[in-house]
Amino acid sequence: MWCHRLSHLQSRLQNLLRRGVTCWAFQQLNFKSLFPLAIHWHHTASESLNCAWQQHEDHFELQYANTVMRFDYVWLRDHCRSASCYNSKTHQRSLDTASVDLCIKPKTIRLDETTLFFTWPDGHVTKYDLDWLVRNSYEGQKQKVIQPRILWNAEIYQRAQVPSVDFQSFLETNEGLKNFLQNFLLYGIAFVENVPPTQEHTEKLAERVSLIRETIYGRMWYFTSDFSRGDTAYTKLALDRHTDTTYFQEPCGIQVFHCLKHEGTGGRTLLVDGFYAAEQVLQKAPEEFELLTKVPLKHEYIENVGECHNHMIGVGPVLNIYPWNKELYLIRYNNYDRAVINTVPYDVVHRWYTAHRTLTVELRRPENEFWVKLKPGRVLFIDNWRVLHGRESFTGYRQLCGCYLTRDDVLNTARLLGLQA
Ligand SMILES: C[N+](C)(C)CCCC[C@H](N)C(=O)O
Ligand SMILES: O=C(O)CCC(=O)C(=O)O
Ligand SMILES: [Fe+2]
Repeated sequence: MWCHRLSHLQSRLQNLLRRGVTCWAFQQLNFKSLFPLAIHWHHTASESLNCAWQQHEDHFELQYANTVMRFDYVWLRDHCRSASCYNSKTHQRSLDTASVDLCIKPKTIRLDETTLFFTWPDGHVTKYDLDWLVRNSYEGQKQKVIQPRILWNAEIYQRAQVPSVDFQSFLETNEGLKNFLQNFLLYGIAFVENVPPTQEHTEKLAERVSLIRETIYGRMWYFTSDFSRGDTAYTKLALDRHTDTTYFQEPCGIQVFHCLKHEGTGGRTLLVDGFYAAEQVLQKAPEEFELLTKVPLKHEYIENVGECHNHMIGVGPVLNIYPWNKELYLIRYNNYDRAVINTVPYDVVHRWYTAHRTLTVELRRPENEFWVKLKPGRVLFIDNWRVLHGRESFTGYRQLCGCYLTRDDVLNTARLLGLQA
C-alpha cells in the first residue's frame, strides 16, 4: 500500500499538481487507480513536501528527497531514538537488540509534518525525522564518500600549489592545524615548515595531530644507514615505492619524516599517490582492480639482527574498498615485504600477477612520481594507507627521524575541527 502525504482525494491531488508537485506522485496515482481499494492516501497539513511511503510485507519503502529507500523493520525498531532505547547523553543504544522479534512489523505508521511514527505491536512508538532517515539510509550512504580526496600525479599536485603550514601556527592555532589537516586529507601528504630540526620538536608536532603509534621500531625513531636493524631502510640503497608496515594486520596510518641532517648526495624522497594509480587500473581494467581487492596476501617482517628478533605477519588484499560504495580506503603495496603467496590457487595467482603488473605500471609512470628533497626544518606527513614513498640511493651521512601515527586519532582530530573524515 502506497501512502502519500498528499490529499486522499483525487481532486485535491490535481489541485496539488497544479501547484508543482512532482510527476511521480501523479504516475503512482495512475498506477494505483487500477486498484482503487489498495490506495491509502494520507493527508497532512504541509503539501509542498514531496514524500511517499509504502508498507510492504517485509520492509518499509520511503521516497523522499529524490531517494528511494528501503528499511528493514528490525532495523527501524533497533534504531529507535526514544529515551528508553537510546541514551542521548552517551550516544549509546540501551535497547537490547536481541530482544527484538525478528519478524516484527509496525502496527501502524503515520506521518506528521516531517516525522514518521511507527507504533509497534507492544505499543512502543518510534519516531524518525525524514531527513535523519535520508542521512542514515543505505541508499543515502551508497552515494556518498566517507572521505573526499583529490587524486594526483606530479603535475596535478604541483599545480595545486598546496601551501605548507608554519610550525608556529600549526602548534598554536586551530586554524593552522585545520588547514594542515584539510590538505593532508585531500592529498594524503602535507608539510610543516620552520620546524627546529630536533627529535623533540618533531615529537611535539606529531602529538599535536594524533597519538604516536609505538611499533617494533620504537616510539620516535631516529635512523641512519648503519644497518642497526634488519631492513633495507637502514642502508644507503635506493628504495622503490612502497607503503610501510604492510606486515601489520592494520598497517600504520600515518608516517612522519623529518630529515635532521644530510651531508652527501642523492637521498631524495619519492611520493606516489596510490589511489590515483588504482583509479587508472579501475578505468582501464575493472576486473583486475576487483581481483586486487579480493585476493588476500601476506606480508612479513623477519628480523634477526643483534638484539632485534621479530616476526610480524599481516594479511589483506592490495586494495581495500568499502563494500557499500566501493570507495578505496587502503592500499597495501610493498614488494620487498610481500610474503610467499599460498592463499590462492595457481590460476588465480596468475591473474593476480597480471593485475599486480597493471597496478605497478601505473605506480611507476614517471608522470605520477613526485620527488622532494627532505631538509632539516621541513616535516613531511604521509598517509601510509594511500601514498607510497621511496627514496633515491645516497652518499654521505644522513639522519632521519620520525614516527608513525594512529589513523583513528588523526581522523578524530580532523572531525573535531569540523572536517569530513
Ligand atoms: C621507518 N622506519 C625506518 C622506522 C622503519 C622502516 C620499515 C621498513 C619496512 N620494510 C617497511 O616498509 O615497513
Ligand atoms: O630513507 C628514507 O627516506 C625512507 C626510508 C623508508 O622507506 C622508511 O623509513 O620507511
Ligand atoms: Fe618505508
